[in-house]
Amino acid sequence: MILLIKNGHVINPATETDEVADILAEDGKVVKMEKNIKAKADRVIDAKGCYVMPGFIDMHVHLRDPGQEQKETIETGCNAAAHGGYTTILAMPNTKPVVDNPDVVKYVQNKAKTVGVVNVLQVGAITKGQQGKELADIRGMYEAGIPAISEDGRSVMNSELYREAMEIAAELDIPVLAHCEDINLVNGGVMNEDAHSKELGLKGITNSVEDIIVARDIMLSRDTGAKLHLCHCSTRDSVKMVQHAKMEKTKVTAEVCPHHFTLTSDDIHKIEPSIDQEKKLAIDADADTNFKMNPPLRSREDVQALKEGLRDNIMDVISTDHAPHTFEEKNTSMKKAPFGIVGLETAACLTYTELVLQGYLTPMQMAEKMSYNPAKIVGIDKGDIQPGKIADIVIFDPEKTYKIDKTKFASKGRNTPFDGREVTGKVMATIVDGRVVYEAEA
Ligand SMILES: NC(=O)N[C@@H](CC(=O)O)C(=O)O
Ligand SMILES: [Zn+2]
Ligand SMILES: [Zn+2]
Repeated sequence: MILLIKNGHVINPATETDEVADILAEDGKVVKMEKNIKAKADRVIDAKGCYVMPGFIDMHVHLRDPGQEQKETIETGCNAAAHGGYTTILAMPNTKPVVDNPDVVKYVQNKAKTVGVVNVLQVGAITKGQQGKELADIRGMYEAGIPAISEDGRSVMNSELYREAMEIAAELDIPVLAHCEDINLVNGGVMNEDAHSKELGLKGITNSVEDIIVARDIMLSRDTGAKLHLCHCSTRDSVKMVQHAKMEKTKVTAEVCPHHFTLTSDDIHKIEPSIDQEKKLAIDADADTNFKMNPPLRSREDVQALKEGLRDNIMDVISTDHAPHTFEEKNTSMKKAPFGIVGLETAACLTYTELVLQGYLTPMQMAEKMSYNPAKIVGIDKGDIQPGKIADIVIFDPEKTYKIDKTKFASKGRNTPFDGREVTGKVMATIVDGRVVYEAEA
């Protein structure tokens, strides 16, 4: 299979390429990148006016398989990834059962291979069943191919046990993807603790719920030498602590999710209880549960700090924390609904609209944070398009303006706060191993 991408504006951080060029891919690899390539190809794509970037790599996805296929399957999740411009995704282990042994790792790997759309790297849990009591078979899962360990969904509250896991991660040279949340301090909170939570009569989640564990994890990374990657950072103090830790040469990296740099808790509005006529369901809702995620939407000051942290390269990665849930689960109340929103199909346009067009990021930084940096952190030979490298590529049109339409999602999850939002920037094609796995309608 020979693929020729013509006239695209290539943005490749690894080589600092920022120019119009053609790309020729053969048998899954890039073989040539230069102007005016004349070659016979099975497939020619005209990318005029589009950015051609290394395929996006999402360090934070919930595929829900095994056990919760009503929310998402490996197939629908991988298709959602392809729609979003992603060529590789890391799947979090908080499934049912939890991915805490090599057999479950292999189950996901095999299924993803059968689906054959994007690369799926299954992350291993830190403790058995994510119970926080005893360590999972980290070495066994490493042999099976996990790129990282994570207890995402909760924090390992026992610092000594966590330290042991970090020592193993340091020895295996794999990063620890840290969900930072002091479980006791959350105390049933469902949204940011502020004037809005008071007005809605809902229990709040303070910034310190995150900050305390971010501080602890940085200290433990320093003590053990483990690579620490902070998931879904939401507070201004997280940014400050990451900055400080980097100055001290601690091996810490950090990610921010689009919802945390796009929305604030001001966007959570009171809604009156009603009946869904179509589904004949009572909605006892107090606010739109599509605005409920963990960590919660924070204040304007926090959002500003996250944007500046991304701009100043303190924050390394933009990940989605794609967390699909069913309509029935979300069609409840802020108290009852599960935390989480889908993100794979809205991340690129939100990043472009909110950060690139607003002057926080250059297109080069967008490619760094959505592809090149994740590849470096995970330690995979991806996120780089140049001769000899795997042809994982995204073609992104920075001119297209449209409204996000959740009914068009490939994901089973429709739980997004961004439905109907006007955005600029559209994924036009996603290429994995030189194969076109997604193409937008013209
Ligand atoms: N982020 C969320 O709100 N939810 C995630 C768990 C997590 O990422 O912590 C989920 O699995 O649903
Ligand atoms: Zn988490
Ligand atoms: Zn998550």
